[in-house]
Amino acid sequence: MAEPKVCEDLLRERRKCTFDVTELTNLIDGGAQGTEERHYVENLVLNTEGLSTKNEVPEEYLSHKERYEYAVKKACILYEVLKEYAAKHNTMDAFKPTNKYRVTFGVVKDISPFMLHMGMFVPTILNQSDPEQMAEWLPQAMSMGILGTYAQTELGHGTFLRGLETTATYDPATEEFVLHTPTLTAYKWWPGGLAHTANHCIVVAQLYSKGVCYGVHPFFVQIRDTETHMPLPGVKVGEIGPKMGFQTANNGFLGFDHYRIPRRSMLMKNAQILKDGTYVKSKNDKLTYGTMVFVRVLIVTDVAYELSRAATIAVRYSAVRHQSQPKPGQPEPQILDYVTQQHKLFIGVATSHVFRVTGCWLWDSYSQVIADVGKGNMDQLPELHALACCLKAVCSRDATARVEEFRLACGGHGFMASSNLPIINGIVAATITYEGEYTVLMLQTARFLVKAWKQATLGNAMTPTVSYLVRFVNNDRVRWENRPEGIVSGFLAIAAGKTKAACESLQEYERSGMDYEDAWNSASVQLVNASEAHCRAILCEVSWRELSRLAAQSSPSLGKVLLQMGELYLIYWALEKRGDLLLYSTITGADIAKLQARYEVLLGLLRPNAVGLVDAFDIRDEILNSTLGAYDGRVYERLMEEALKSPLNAEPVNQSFHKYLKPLMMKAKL
Ligand SMILES: CCCCCCCCCCCCCCCCCCCCCCCC(=O)SCCNC(=O)CCNC(=O)[C@H](O)C(C)(C)COP(=O)(O)OP(=O)(O)OC[C@H]1O[C@@H](n2cnc3c(N)ncnc32)[C@H](O)[C@@H]1OP(=O)(O)O
Ligand SMILES: Cc1cc2nc3c(=O)[nH]c(=O)nc-3n(C[C@H](O)[C@H](O)[C@H](O)COP(=O)(O)OP(=O)(O)OC[C@H]3O[C@@H](n4cnc5c(N)ncnc54)[C@H](O)[C@@H]3O)c2cc1C
Repeated sequence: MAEPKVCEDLLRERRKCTFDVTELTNLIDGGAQGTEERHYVENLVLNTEGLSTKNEVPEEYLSHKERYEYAVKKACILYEVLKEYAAKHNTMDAFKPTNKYRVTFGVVKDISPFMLHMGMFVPTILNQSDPEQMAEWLPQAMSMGILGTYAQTELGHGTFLRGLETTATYDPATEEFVLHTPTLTAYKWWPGGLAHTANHCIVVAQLYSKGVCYGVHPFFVQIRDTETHMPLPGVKVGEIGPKMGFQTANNGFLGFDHYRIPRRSMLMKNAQILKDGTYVKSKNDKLTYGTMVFVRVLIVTDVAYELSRAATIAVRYSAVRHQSQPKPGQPEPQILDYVTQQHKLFIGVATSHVFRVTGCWLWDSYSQVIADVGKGNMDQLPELHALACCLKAVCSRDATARVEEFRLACGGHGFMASSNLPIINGIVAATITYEGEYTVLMLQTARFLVKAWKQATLGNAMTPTVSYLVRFVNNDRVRWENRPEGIVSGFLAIAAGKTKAACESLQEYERSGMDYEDAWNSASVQLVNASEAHCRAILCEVSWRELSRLAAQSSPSLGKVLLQMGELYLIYWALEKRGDLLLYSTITGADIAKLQARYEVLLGLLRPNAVGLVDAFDIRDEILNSTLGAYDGRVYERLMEEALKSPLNAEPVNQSFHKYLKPLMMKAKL
């Protein structure tokens, strides 16, 4: 059968595009070879028997239990296919922030029950086990001979890791640890895949030896029999129930009743317990938190990808949707022609690029620091932690706001499950909370900023990402320049100004008699604001530098568009933060009016390329899963086709009519 035709609106939009869409796709994939590899993986996966979702009932109509079973079945077939491909590649390469493995969304719309296995169980083994442990566990984990997750959060404690209650008490007589859940609040709660998928997990517990508590440490723990999958004696495990999203992630709870595991189950790359119970300290106790830093780094490119999916849906829909009649007698225009609609959409497209390039820069910094840590040099760990915290926090929160804006831009149809925007919304919203909650992570960055400010005022040497503070110690109003570099300087001045203000408040509260912790709490709104400003300055500075670099390497037509997106991001935020700029730079009302005018010009310049820009994300229909965003733009046909799949439409009259509605109506007639 011939493929249905692409709708006229999208054909016209594609003809308007001023740059080579494939060139941008290649740039996003890190080169033409990256695109080729991704296409290869996508074809491999989506052409595999049992993986295509084409003729299946949409997941949303399945019961909670069926949906989980469906996701497990698909994840298993998918793994087999990806294994063959990944076997040819270096293990860590599989974890690089590329779009190759996002093909999973073409198989299960929501989160895979294996996400934590690949996302945290394997990385923790890789980063925290000693060579002998790695040789034993890694091959089993990579081949799915064992199925794992990362069990850290408890019912009563998620953020405050030092407050975790699960205990691992060393017994030198048997050379075992005794894992125990002393209270209801000590139950592990949340880990993905823990409920009915995993048979092993990394358990983070308070280590006790010779009556001394040495704080939280990771342990490799078997929780289910590998043959029968029954929970092992002493283990209580189950599912936590339906959530706002993440329906197929299989989040679980876990408790231990004096459950014994061998001494060598403690991951011993950093700290160790010797046979007699002697504790050998890690070079840095925060290395235990290493997997979280790794995931926080990945989340930045992850949310950039989710934004690109939501953008593709909303922009294509806006090109197809016609509404209202601003000029009497004229046809209804595409909603994409409304400047307010462009304002909703284009910042989201630009933000996806900003987060992707900043995320890649962060990944490179992470790789560098971790290589140094491997050589025993921990000097850059605090800066990496501060950077990963604020970027994870701000990018996840901004991305969620942008996805919601994309949903609103699709009007009523954006509320349909078949648009896929609700599932994307759930996936992105979760990132604000998991792997460190927004405010908590912002306050971690604030700790670093407060120390950095002190160093700056003392005239001491500064680490790279905070060296800008020095420029503002004695002069906090920067001279305004109406160009991208000037905007970046403005954001650096805001960050320095807010850091200074927060530090002064902190000191003021202390001077008023408060102890440091209470003073910190009192100043914490300002401290979070300072972190946000610092992060925004980094996003502006790094993305403008990276997009300019990429523009210089691209064809002139694409280079121009990359710079337009970089500039749009800068101006959007300059306008959002105009009050701060008035405080911390010499910007005037007239400058702000010029910025507003330039913003409107940029929207106009990007308008002809809107569809080309989202086509360049190159997200196949099977991965997009959206009635509103498909490549051919057959929005109304797809909405009707999907509506007809509702089980309620299988019969003209539902039994509830006879059971309830008719009796109700009959009563009214009496
Ligand atoms: C072969 C086949 C293969 C085929 C397939 C291939 C496919 C491959 C696909 C691969 C895809 C990979 C995809 C990956 C995607 C991953 C998705 C994963 C999804 C995850 C889901 C969610 C998981 C979770 O949520 S896990 C739980 C997370 N929990 C948290 O984040 C808790 C947050 N709390 C904390 O981090 C801490 O408690 C904290 C930091 C708030 C406070 O800690 P603490 O109280 O101990 O410290 P403080 O006293 O406040 O500070 C002390 C001091 O330490 C510094 N510090 C703190 N943390 C760190 C750190 N991490 N690193 C360095 N330093 C740290 C802190 O700054 C302080 O320093 P000072 O100098 O004293 O100021
Ligand atoms: C979808 C999803 C998947 C997850 N997967 C996993 C997993 O696989 N493994 C795992 O171990 N965990 C997992 N988690 C748990 C997750 O990591 C925690 O929920 C997260 O770290 C937040 O901790 P919390 O729930 O204790 O929040 P809380 O810390 O209780 O936060 C509640 C509120 O208190 C505020 N607050 C807390 N402490 C402070 C402070 N010091 N200063 C100021 N404000 C504060 C927060 O800002 C927030 O507003 C998952 C969570 C979700 C939602």
